[in-house]
Amino acid sequence: MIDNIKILDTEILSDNWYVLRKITYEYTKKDGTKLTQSREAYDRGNGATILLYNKNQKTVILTKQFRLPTFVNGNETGMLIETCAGLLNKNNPEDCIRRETKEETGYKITEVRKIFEAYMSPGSVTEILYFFIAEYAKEMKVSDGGGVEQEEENIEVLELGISDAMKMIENGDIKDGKTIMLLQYIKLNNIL
Ligand SMILES: Nc1nc2c(ncn2[C@@H]2O[C@H](COP(=O)(O)OP(=O)(O)O[C@H]3O[C@H](CO)[C@@H](O)[C@H](O)[C@@H]3O)[C@@H](O)[C@H]2O)c(=O)[nH]1
Ligand SMILES: [Mg+2]
Repeated sequence: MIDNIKILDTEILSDNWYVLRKITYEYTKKDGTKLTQSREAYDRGNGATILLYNKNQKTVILTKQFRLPTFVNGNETGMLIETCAGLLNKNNPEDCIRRETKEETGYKITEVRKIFEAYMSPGSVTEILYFFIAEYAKEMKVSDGGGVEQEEENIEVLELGISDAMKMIENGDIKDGKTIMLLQYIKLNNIL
């Protein structure tokens, strides 16, 4: 039972697509003194992401799409190379990632392995992200992928050699946190 944090007030600053709250809380320090703080927290739910890999070919499947927040912060084209990912929308992480993999990459995978979970931006975003890996093969390709039409996702599917993908981290062509974490996991554990 956590008794050193007491929520005093929650104010909704924005409730448009996702929710931005300003939360005021009382924090009791180890020496017993109390501190009142306010922090904003952006709640867009939780998510899951996956790196698809093929051992024989030594390749991985990545996606490329326009990410507006990067465009307004120095990413000239706004295009970002990422592992397939999606929001849970009340699904459990495993079901979510199977569904997203089919929608975004066109691969119908069966076995997935959860490797870890991580808060990706803990100072401001509530989200926890569940990380998976899975093997893929040509026979599992059932559609073009590209994302859901109604959501206008326009996702390009990339198949890259693992050594090329690793070089792209070094030269800045891959600049997405979850993608770097998954590629490094695959290398560190000698999976590819
Ligand atoms: N209209 C509108 N649509 C939005 C808005 N924000 C997001 N969307 C749409 O909501 C859909 C969400 O698609 P998902 O595939 O479920 O999520 P994601 O954006 O890929 O998010 C994944 O990657 C993120 C970045 O790493 C992760 O943060 C997240 O957890 C998840 O794994 C996309 O079509 C996106 O354009 C918005 O403010 N307005
Ligand atoms: Mg997505």
